[in-house]
Amino acid sequence: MTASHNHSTKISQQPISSVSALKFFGKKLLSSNHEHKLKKKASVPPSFHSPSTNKTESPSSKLPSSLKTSRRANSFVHTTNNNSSSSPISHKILRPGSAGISISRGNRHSSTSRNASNSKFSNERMVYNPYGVSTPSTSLSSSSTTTKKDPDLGFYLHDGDSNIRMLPIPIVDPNEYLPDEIKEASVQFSDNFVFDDENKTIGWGGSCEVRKIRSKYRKKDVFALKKLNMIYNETPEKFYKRCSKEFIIAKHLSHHVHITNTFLLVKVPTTVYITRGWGFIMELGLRDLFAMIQKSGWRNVALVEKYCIFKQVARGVKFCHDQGIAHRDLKPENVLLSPEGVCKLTDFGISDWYHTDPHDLSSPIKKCAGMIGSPPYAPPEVMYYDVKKHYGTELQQPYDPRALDCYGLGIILMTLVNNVIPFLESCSCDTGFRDYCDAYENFIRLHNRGFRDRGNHRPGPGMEYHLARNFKNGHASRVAWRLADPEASTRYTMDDLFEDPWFQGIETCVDADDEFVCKKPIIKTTTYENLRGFHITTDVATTTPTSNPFLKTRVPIRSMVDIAAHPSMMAPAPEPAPAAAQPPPPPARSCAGAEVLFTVKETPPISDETSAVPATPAVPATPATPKSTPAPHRAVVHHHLNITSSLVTSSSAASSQIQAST
Ligand SMILES: Nc1ncnc2c1ncn2[C@@H]1O[C@H](COP(=O)(O)OP(=O)(O)OP(=O)(O)O)[C@@H](O)[C@H]1O
Repeated sequence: MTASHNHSTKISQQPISSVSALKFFGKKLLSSNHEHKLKKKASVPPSFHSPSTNKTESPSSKLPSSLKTSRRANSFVHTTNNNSSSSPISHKILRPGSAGISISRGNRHSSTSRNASNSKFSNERMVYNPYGVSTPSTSLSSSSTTTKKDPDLGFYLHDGDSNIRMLPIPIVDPNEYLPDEIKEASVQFSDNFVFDDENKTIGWGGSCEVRKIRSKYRKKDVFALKKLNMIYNETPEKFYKRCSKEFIIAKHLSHHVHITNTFLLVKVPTTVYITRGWGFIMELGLRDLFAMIQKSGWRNVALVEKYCIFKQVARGVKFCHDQGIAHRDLKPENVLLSPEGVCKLTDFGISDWYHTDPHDLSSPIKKCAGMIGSPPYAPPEVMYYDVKKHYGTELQQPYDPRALDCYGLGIILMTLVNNVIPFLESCSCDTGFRDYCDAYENFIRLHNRGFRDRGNHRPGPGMEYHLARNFKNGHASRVAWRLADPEASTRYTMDDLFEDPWFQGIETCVDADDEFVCKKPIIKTTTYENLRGFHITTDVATTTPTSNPFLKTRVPIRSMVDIAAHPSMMAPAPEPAPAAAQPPPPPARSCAGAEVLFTVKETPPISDETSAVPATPAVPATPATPKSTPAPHRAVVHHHLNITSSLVTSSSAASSQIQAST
């Protein structure tokens, strides 16, 4: 993608292929200011994350009343300072940045204020560089050691054509970075999974590549491997912390029908197709919402169906917030559709706990500072941190990350209905955004003075407003505009949204209280290294009566004599009861509940040619794993996946773009 794509255009007058900045701008932002404080501290449990700029609720920043600029600036370098100045907000005419820089999908970075006090990386910059060029500041860090003086070996290890930086060996055991309760029995990808024969990339981001994989023991069980890559200037240590934090959050949320399930964090070996590193084993999504919107047939999708999708996404966001987590990068690319058409949030790469004490949901809200998210979906209070926009620092006020999510939801709703993003970025240099702000104020002044009042459910803007007319319903436009209120302090909260009568009335084809049942991967084998470097492969099921051997029974390291004598580790097993006398296994539980990573009882019999490990004894055949979305007696049936046309067949692999409305 080039910067030349990066212009706003009239929606209906431009061919989709020529425009679209939705994908282009739908990137995570990169923080790369010298003042930037990297605030990730990923490998520790939530309680160790320091509070961010722990301000109490402060008035959110006002939009400048004079929003006069020329063309927008196409910049993606953003300050992430923790400026918490309390100086009065000035209304100033802003100068657009100058340099147009194209970025790839993954130019990402979060910048939060949570590490203000304790990050040892506080002065480091984290910049994505698709070419993997090293910088002098890079430090050697293999495994969990960091030696600042030496060059990082990773900079000399590239992945052929793709120039992806490789982690130095040995790859660190993920369990070193995971809290006890989610430590894993098996951390080697190849112990239990194989790549799909097609070996195609089904999606990618700035720091990952997603591939279809299969269970080694039951080939029809497909999953996604999100292979994580180091980003530019990132030390291995930072990589491990960043990825383990994303995993911990994703895993914590993986028990809701509208969240993409993340099962395991594994070590991935180098193969012909992929470089070594870490990866997530995830529920496989069919495609993302962005790919759906790109299809020409999307325009013909009924509004009720679009609203259904919106409500599902909103439920996913509500669930995250209820768990004390803000997603912070909501956009259609981060909503996956399951094979049944259920919308599921994904990509928690810049998500964060938003309470000062993550374990105490009644503790104060932890505000953020800095540029995070993706420009079309990031609210003005976040865009103030974009260094290229040259906003006054007095505008850069700590903001509530939940309001960021609400704004993103509003823009997603507008995008679903209008088939395009409403504007490229919510800053004064974007004419589309300025028009929207003017329209917002006009509507309040002329039509609904109480529009921003809590509990006011009078209809929102109608046909005369460009970004409202396609809703064909003043109540729907109310919800979209209230969520995407440029003013953070009056913006709809998630509570407001769920109390809104129009929102409540949206019929969905998935019930919020649907039992969430997911097909978990079969984990049978674990290979680990003992202190002397031996690789010992063993059968997880025979050694782990519980879900996680680290919790109760550690897998014993066996002597070679013992292995020779009892290769299958079955010898000491207690005398089995007669099969007929055994009670049937308990029904498979969903992923909800107490973090049961591996339910041995769910392990089906090894069925076929792919078996590499002896079957677990005394495990009766289980019924076929239920589909992830039960859909019997549904009052409403939608066919979200049956969207005609095929401008794009794969999700983020697509390079075409959707234009922005102006
Ligand atoms: N479990 C999955 N199943 C199918 N496709 C997936 C899955 N996870 C991710 N993808 C695809 O890969 C894309 C990139 O994934 P993701 O957003 O998690 O990576 P990322 O590096 O965080 O991306 P970015 O930072 O650029 O937003 C998604 O937009 C989606 O299209």
